[in-house]
Amino acid sequence: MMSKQNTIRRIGILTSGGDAPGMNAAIRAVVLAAHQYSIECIGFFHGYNGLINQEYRLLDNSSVKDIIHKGGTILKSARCPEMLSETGVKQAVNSLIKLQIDALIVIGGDGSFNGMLAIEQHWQGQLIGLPGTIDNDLDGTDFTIGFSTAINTAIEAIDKIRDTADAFDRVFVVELMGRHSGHIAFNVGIACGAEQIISFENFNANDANKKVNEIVSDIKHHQSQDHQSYLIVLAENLWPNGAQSLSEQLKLQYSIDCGTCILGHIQRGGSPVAKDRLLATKLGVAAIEAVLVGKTSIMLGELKTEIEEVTLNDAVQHTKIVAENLVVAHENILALAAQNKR
Ligand SMILES: Nc1ncnc2c1ncn2[C@@H]1O[C@H](COP(=O)(O)OP(=O)(O)O)[C@@H](O)[C@H]1O
Ligand SMILES: O=P(O)(O)OC[C@H]1O[C@](O)(COP(=O)(O)O)[C@@H](O)[C@@H]1O
Repeated sequence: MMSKQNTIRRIGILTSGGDAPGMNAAIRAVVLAAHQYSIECIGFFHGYNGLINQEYRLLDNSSVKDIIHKGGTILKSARCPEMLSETGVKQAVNSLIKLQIDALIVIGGDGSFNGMLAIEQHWQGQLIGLPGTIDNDLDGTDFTIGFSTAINTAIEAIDKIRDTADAFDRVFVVELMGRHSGHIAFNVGIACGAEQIISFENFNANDANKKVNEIVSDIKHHQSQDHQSYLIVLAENLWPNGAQSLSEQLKLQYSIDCGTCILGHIQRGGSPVAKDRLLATKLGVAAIEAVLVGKTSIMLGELKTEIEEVTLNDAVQHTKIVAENLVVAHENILALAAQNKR
């Protein structure tokens, strides 16, 4: 493909949807790589809102100094309902045309990529997506930017909960983020040695009563053997009425001393771990390279250490599912633990 190096003068960049640690590292890489090729970089603020309202600033090398280690995003993020209407999309496109943007780079999740697909209907410029979400639910990349930091944060927190749970031989229900998929719940649950992981992959809300009975008998058995703590890791947006409701049921109906911790947005913050900084940097540089060779309507990801591209259509149509071997590993560990108690 012919190089577009001489025709790309200005690119836009924005972060959209739930912020994720490493978004700043990606912005930095895009800006630094763009400047290598004398491409101007415009940063839009607050996700697609900044595009619609033309709230932006020119990003030069000094704007991205000392941000690689910072959580959040210097461009801010947002959910922008206006993009769900054609009027909103056309306003976004008008801004791109008015500001003479040749390519737009969006760092976000599948919703944000749907935003790019809507823009694609009305705009001739190039569109490149980078996977930025703590949920890790995008196909086409082994990991999304932010996931590794989020699970480390959750693991650190749960290890602390384990200490106090141990001290009281207490049961804890810990609710983790990931509103549609259990990448966080499964990875964190296994890494923390949780006695139960309740997630989209192994639980259906219609079976809640059956599950409670199963948990109660397991807790009773567990505690009669060695009087220990018992951690239930629960994916958000799954149990009927949430973690508090499960905890209350165990307390009120079965007299089980049970605490609740909804870890919440702590999982989205903090300095990105090395893995997220490196992934974000590689993808940011690759985004500029993709723009220079005329690529469009793709998401860039990393699969088995290689940078790969998938179409935005594919990225939004296929949700990455939790690796089956993780689910099986957890089941096997539970089975072994049960055998050892006999
Ligand atoms: N179907 C859609 N069409 C156009 N824009 C969309 C669509 N879905 C989401 N978006 C835009 O992307 C933003 C972020 O999407 P959201 O699903 O909240 O987060 P994420 O990108 O992390 O999945 C939305 O607030 C909206 O501005
Ligand atoms: O902060 P908000 O808007 O309540 O969003 C919470 C949601 O955002 C996330 O942290 C990240 O989701 P997205 O990256 O898909 O936006 C989810 O895990 C969580 O359910």
